[in-house]
Amino acid sequence: MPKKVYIFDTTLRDGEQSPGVSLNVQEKLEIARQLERLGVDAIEAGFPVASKGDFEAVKAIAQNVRRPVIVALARAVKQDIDRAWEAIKYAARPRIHTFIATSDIHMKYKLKMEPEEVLKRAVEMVSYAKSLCEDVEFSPEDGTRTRPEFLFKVLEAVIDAGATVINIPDTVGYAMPEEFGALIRSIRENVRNIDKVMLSVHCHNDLGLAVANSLAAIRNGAQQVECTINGLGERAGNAALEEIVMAIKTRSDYFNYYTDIVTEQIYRTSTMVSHLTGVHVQPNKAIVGANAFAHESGIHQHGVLSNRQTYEIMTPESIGLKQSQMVLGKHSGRHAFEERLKELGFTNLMPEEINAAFEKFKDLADKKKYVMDKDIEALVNEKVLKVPETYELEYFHISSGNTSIATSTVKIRRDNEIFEEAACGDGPVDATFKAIDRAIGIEVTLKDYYLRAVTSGKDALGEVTVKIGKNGDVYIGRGLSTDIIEASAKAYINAINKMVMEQNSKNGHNGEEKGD
Ligand SMILES: CC(=O)SCCNC(=O)CCNC(=O)[C@H](O)C(C)(C)COP(=O)(O)OP(=O)(O)OC[C@H]1O[C@@H](n2cnc3c(N)ncnc32)[C@H](O)[C@@H]1OP(=O)(O)O
Ligand SMILES: CC(C)C(=O)C(=O)O
Ligand SMILES: [Mg+2]
Repeated sequence: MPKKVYIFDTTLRDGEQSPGVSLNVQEKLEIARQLERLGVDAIEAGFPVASKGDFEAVKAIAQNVRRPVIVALARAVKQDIDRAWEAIKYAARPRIHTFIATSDIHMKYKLKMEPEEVLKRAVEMVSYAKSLCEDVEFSPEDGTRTRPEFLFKVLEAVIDAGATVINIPDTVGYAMPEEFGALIRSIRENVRNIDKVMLSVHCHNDLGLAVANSLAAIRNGAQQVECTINGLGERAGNAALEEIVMAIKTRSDYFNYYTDIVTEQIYRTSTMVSHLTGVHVQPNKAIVGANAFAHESGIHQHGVLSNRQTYEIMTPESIGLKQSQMVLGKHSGRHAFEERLKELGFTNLMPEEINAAFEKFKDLADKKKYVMDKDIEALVNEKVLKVPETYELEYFHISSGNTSIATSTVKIRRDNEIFEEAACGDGPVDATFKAIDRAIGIEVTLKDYYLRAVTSGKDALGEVTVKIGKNGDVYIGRGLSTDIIEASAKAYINAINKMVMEQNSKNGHNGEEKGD
């Protein structure tokens, strides 16, 4: 039978110890309500002696969030414990969590106490907390750097004094997974009455091992893990709740454990915590990062389109995301591109049209980080509504500035002929249009010019629409590029090509403008 792992969330206590994070009462209450929806077993709501605000937040959570155990932290100091109890006594299931450091370095330099004094204080304060609250958790701070014999002695004594939960912190993220697993096993084997209490772990991520250490501990007898949303916490943070939970769920074949977490609430909780704390989630963060369910490369996209399990070991729906994302970029392939065309409603394109659009897409993706749906629509529409390219822009160069006259040089191809001209103008667009007029040997009137960004961002595609007039007729041209001068030149030449096409069909010949 799979065994339950209890999830103790300390986002509102250790998570709030992240530099720069400070949550007010309302924000803490909002997160606590979401943690309840997420299904955590315990919420460490704060450190009531730390400030009046934290006291009020813990009290409000104790009064309003009824299902999980509500925990308040206290040093092994009577005043801290009184304050903690004062805040959580309203809870349906209150717990006092008291701690004191047991490693030689912490006892000597920080507490300035002898080990025997620390032992005595731990016992006294657990007894005192027990006199107020039935459920008392004790943590030997810096447990992983504590001499094992002393650790066992302290743990036995606090269990005798009434502790109900023994939590082993890897306070400075020093442990290695096998080593930490062995420590938990040795506690199970050497501490009298350890089986009468819940054994918990609390891992920090200084070496990036908080989740690995927590999982190793579970496999060696830990029943509760302390963790935070998005891995928030002191320094490099704590073990990330979402990673532990999804590892246990995804690899149930390996762990044979389960949690009561409603995993579909993970994403919502992560975004709420990120929003309220102001700590952004890195895009490549496991489970909740923006890229965790996004595929950009063609080989992966092809695999996922055929069967999601080729590249997805868990479903986006399982963490509350609607669907995985196919990001179209320079590594994407034809399968994903064609699929996106279908989604965008381009269901009846000819193979040549798809090919042409795919080539354009690859060119664009070389210039642009993300190719948006609107970019694709614009590319396809440009191709589908294509006119014969009598004249093609080969090259352009502009020189422009706020203190100099804009000049533009263009090179234009018509079949095997190349026409190159330069012109000055009132700004780079005007100079470029004049240079094109000269190169093609045509005179048209620019009637309208319109520029818009097709997509957002600094590297957005610019779409230029121009109207040119000749002999009372008007021709509209469009051009697209991440460079607005290039988009302008393309739009202008596109309009000229339409004019040439119409004149040719009127005259019934293959008319040539240049040199006519
Ligand atoms: C590993 C962890 O995450 S532990 C939790 C860390 N979180 C925090 O510290 C956040 C909240 N802390 C605070 O608001 C303050 O530090 C307070 C209110 C707890 C104490 O503030 P101050 O009285 O100004 O003391 P200060 O923080 O400067 O120093 C800590 C004192 O507590 C003592 N102390 C530290 N841990 C413990 C402990 N577990 N049990 C008993 N005493 C302790 C230190 O030896 C030091 O004592 P001293 O003042 O006699 O030298
Ligand atoms: C208070 C304790 C459990 C702690 O946060 C730590 O040791 O990291
Ligand atoms: Mg901690």
